Amino acid sequence: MFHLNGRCIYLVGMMGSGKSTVGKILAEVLGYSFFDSDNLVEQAVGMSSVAQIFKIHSEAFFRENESNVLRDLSSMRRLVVATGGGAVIRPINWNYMKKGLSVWLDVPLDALAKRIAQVGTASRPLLDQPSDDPYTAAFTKLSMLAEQRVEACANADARVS
Ligand SMILES: Nc1ncnc2c1ncn2[C@@H]1O[C@H](COP(=O)(O)OP(=O)(O)O)[C@@H](O)[C@H]1O
Ligand SMILES: O=C(O)C1=C[C@@H](OP(=O)(O)O)[C@@H](O)[C@H](O)C1
Repeated sequence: MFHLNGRCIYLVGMMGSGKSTVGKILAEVLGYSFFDSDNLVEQAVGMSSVAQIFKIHSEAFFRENESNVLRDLSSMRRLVVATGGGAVIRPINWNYMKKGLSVWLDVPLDALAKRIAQVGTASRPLLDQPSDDPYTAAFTKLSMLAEQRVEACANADARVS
């Protein structure tokens, strides 16, 4: 029997894997608070979207602020945190997430691409490129990102396939 003892749960995984959707439901079931780290970065930086942060500042600037958010959350308890898809690429972020329980939502690329094509890429700058075939564009980019990140995602304490 696994006892959470109030430790934070961090959901990791590619864009579109369901971290925010599942995170909200999980928080409600557990009676935990829910945080989306992207939203906290937007608040910390005082900008309305991740896309704007990437555009006005840079991805590196976003990543630095993302790590600061995860650092601050790591001192709290009884939270479910939907991390951004790229949080797994920085070792410092794992130092913070290791204080809690990390769960990898491992979703097939085909499903991810279908979901992203359905919701659009305006809120995801790394996928936001004009295309006549949004599914294929998303699938191609997600495949590349997944190749770079699958090893990092496997650091998670648990994997939900
Ligand atoms: N288990 C699921 N089955 C089908 N669609 C899902 C599932 N989880 C999330 N989605 C849909 O996929 C899209 C991305 O979900 P989201 O929670 O924003 O992912 P993430 O936060 O990992 O980027 C949303 O349109 C959401 O409704
Ligand atoms: O995969 C990534 O590098 C990113 C994923 C995004 O979060 P979601 O996974 O919620 O889309 C957001 O943090 C940013 O656009 C970068």
